[in-house]
Amino acid sequence: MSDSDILQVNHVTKLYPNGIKGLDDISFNVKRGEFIAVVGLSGAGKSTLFRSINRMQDITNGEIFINGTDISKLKGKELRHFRRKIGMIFQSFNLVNRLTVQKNVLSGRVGYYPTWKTILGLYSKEDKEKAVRSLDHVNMLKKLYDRADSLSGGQMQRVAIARTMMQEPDLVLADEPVASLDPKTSEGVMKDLRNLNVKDHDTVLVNLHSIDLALEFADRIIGIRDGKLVFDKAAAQSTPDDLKEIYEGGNS
Ligand SMILES: Nc1ncnc2c1ncn2[C@@H]1O[C@H](COP(=O)(O)OP(=O)(O)OP(=O)(O)O)[C@@H](O)[C@H]1O
Repeated sequence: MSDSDILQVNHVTKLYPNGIKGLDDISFNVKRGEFIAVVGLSGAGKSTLFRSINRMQDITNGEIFINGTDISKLKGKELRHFRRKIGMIFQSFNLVNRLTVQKNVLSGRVGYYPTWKTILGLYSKEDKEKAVRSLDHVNMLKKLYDRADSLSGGQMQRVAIARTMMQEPDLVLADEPVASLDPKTSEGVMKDLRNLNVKDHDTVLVNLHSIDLALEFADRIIGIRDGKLVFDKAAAQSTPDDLKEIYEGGNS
């Protein structure tokens, strides 16, 4: 692992209790600041990969290092500290509907406060200012005091991106962030995600169904089929034809 690597996935296998291999001896490294699209058919193992990287589930074999730390060894407080540095963005946005945009964005800081303070909404002035800046970044400042459930899908995802910025994450995992959005809105959300990477220098891994979006926005494309890594190339050197190998059977 070189100093510039933030993530190292080393011969990782995930065997589910029903005998299905969600991941099958998968290895790759990610450099700090990279924007990587992970693509593959439904059931290929993309979500399993993300759940393994953020320790939502344990792997069966192999190792995952983040910033040089073997994450399988983390427990209790160390695990909580690790999690607050992993930004998660979901297809379903995961905002709290009845709360304002401001409160949703501030909740990105919960890992940095004792629980009682977050329940009472006692966030620092610095964090409130940071929330304003984060919302400004994604062009959502005008909605600061609106309820989350009054927003469109694209606006909700922008707020989720602003919430992730609040975490000052080492690594952002975006799991199908545009799957429920129309093509035009998807482009806008992908631009905001890319900005997170360019302006904040965050490392971003994004699961995508759309090859076009992967080619347009990612630095590098990783393809998974049947839990195995079948493609790993710079986007600039990949063509739609190349990417067929991710979707068509092979002998592997
Ligand atoms: N909790 C589980 N128990 C058993 N099998 C599972 C579990 N989660 C996923 N799998 C299986 O592991 C394989 C990989 O699933 P995964 O959800 O990681 O794929 P995916 O590429 O994210 O698919 P999608 O694009 O549909 O979300 C699939 O065969 C799936 O059925």
